[in-house]
Amino acid sequence: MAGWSCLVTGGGGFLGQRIVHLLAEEKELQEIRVLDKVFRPEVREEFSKLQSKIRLTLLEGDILDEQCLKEACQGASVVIHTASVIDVMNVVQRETIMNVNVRGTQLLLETCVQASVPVFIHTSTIEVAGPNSYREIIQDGHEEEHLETAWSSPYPYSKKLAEKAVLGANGWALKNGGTLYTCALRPMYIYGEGSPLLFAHVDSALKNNGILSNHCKFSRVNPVYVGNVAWAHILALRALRDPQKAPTIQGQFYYISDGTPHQSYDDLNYTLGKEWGLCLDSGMSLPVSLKYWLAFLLEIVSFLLSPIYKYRPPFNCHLVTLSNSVFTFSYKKAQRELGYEPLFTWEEAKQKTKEWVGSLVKQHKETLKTKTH
Ligand SMILES: NC(=O)c1ccc[n+]([C@@H]2O[C@H](COP(=O)([O-])OP(=O)(O)OC[C@H]3O[C@@H](n4cnc5c(N)ncnc54)[C@H](O)[C@@H]3O)[C@@H](O)[C@H]2O)c1
Repeated sequence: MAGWSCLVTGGGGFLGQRIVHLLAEEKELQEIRVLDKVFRPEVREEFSKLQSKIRLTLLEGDILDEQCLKEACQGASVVIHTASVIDVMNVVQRETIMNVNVRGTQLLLETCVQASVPVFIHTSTIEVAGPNSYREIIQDGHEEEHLETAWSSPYPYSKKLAEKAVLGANGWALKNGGTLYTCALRPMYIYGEGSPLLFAHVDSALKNNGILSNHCKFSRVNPVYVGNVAWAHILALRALRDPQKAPTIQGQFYYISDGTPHQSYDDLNYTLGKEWGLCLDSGMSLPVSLKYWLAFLLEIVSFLLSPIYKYRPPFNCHLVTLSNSVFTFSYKKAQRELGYEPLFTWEEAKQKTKEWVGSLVKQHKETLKTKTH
């Protein structure tokens, strides 16, 4: 294959960075362009190390800025679209989430047509499939079930619309007469070094005498390690660029999980933190049904107050469902069609993530020490 180039949107983020690192190893890749709204100094430093290996261009800009997208897509052979606003707590305004996640994806697809970029890989999420009710049990779910979230909460709703836009764009005619081919990956909850969600859990535990919250006790999920999700993206792009494999993959979506044991979110946090003295809250937790109705009441109060006061409940029905459902998925279709096999075993993923959690705990202790001196 002749020299090619790849644009990674959201490439400064948790998953995006890992994709960029793996891309740097790809054969005949001439340039990686990384588009992100902001690059933190440590991310810039990390990328500067890669620059001796490959031409890496950092583009700081907004996915909603059409001029910026045009510049980013010009001459690219592949787009990997990971940029997104992730928000399950309803902290970010609905309009912002819809704009970035849906409008941003549509703009990017349109720009690909204008710039004649033939391959588009979209990072979707398990949340486009549900869970819709904590009473419903989905174990080892698969693509043929065609599950779809019924929530109107901005994150799952926007990701559902974005994925539909991407898969609907498969087969679009490009300006140069070629064809656009797309596919979407639906990772489970992603853990690993640098995870913003895991950071938030550990950080709040450290501020609470090392006690991890137990809000997700009744969940049973199969989280996936970040290195494996990044690897699935590389395999998807290789497959879509391979004329023999591409016809099977075009317009398809794939669940991405790995060998991480099925467990609750709480147990995962505990496994990753216990070595550093973090422990699970042993206090009573309300039955899920009661929590759900409480969340429902709080949402009504928030709605009634909305004309005069912006009240954000500490939890909502969607969050209670998400964090207390049995919702696991198999990666067999990705294995069959993309040749996906996890790069990292559970033991390796656990070890690497534990070490990172340990570094957060150490940092916290040092900060406390300097404060008391
Ligand atoms: N973290 C998870 O558990 C998880 C699970 C399933 C799917 N995903 C999906 O994976 C993708 C990456 O998520 P992540 O966990 O790396 O999160 P992240 O927040 O670390 O990465 C998202 C990146 O998108 C960038 N971004 C946001 N708005 C932008 C804008 N307007 N213009 C340009 N860039 C913008 C952010 O700056 C960030 O670097 C997302 O699409 C997310 O929906 C994440």
